[in-house]
Amino acid sequence: MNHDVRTYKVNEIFYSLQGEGHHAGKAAVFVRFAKCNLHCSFCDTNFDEYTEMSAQQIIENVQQYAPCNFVVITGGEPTLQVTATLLQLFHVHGYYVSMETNGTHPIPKGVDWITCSPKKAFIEAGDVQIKQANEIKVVYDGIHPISTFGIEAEERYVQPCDVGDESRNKEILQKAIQFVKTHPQWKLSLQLHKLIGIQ
Ligand SMILES: C[S@@+](CC[C@H](N)C(=O)[O-])C[C@H]1O[C@@H](n2cnc3c(N)ncnc32)[C@H](O)[C@@H]1O
Ligand SMILES: Nc1nc2[nH]cc(C(=O)O)c2c(=O)[nH]1
Ligand code: SF4
Ligand SMILES: [Mg+2]
Repeated sequence: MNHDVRTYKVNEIFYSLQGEGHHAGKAAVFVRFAKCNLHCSFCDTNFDEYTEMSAQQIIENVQQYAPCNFVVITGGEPTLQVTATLLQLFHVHGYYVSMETNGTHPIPKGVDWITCSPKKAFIEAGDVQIKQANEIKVVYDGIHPISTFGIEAEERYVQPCDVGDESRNKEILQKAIQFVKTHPQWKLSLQLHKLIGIQ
């Protein structure tokens, strides 16, 4: 029995395919935590609503999607809430845990794959907390220069920003393709889930 008595503000738990970055195309159970410390103008996620859930309730909800053992912890900003205790519970039940984070807070012990998507506004304030990730995924608006913000990562992705306008998105995509062609150590990350119409 799990002895983590705290509750977590969970926005949604859903079963889909990872649409972005290194694990794109992989079946994944997403656990989206509410709240965020940033307010990116382009954010494509409404993370305000939530249900208070215990660690045990989270794991039982995730287990309904067995045999998938790949969990993507996201948000909002998950590092505001996720604890090593919760991550340990995932591991005890055989899960591989990937985390999507904006890099502004330390990553709790136990994340198997860290995807850091740094945000210019916050980094400029010099508040970035993490120095290393497995992959860095920079959202590109076609205007601001693309940078790793000093974060070390095995893999670098540029992800075209979805600005909600088809023709602008097409322009941004072309610029992202051009960037990858001139910076071949970067790869292109598309939001596959939006292209194929899944959550
Ligand atoms: C909703 S965020 C949640 C996790 C964390 N707060 C972060 O920003 O990495 C998940 C991913 O979606 C990306 N994202 C958010 N809005 C986007 C948009 N309009 N177009 C492309 N990527 C977007 C983020 O950069 C991040 O990589
Ligand atoms: N399919 C799918 N893949 C994703 N990869 C990162 C997501 C996120 O919102 O963190 C996400 C998402 O919202 N849906
Ligand atoms: S940090 Fe992530 S969740 Fe927060 S507003 Fe920016 S993109 Fe959205
Ligand atoms: Mg998303």
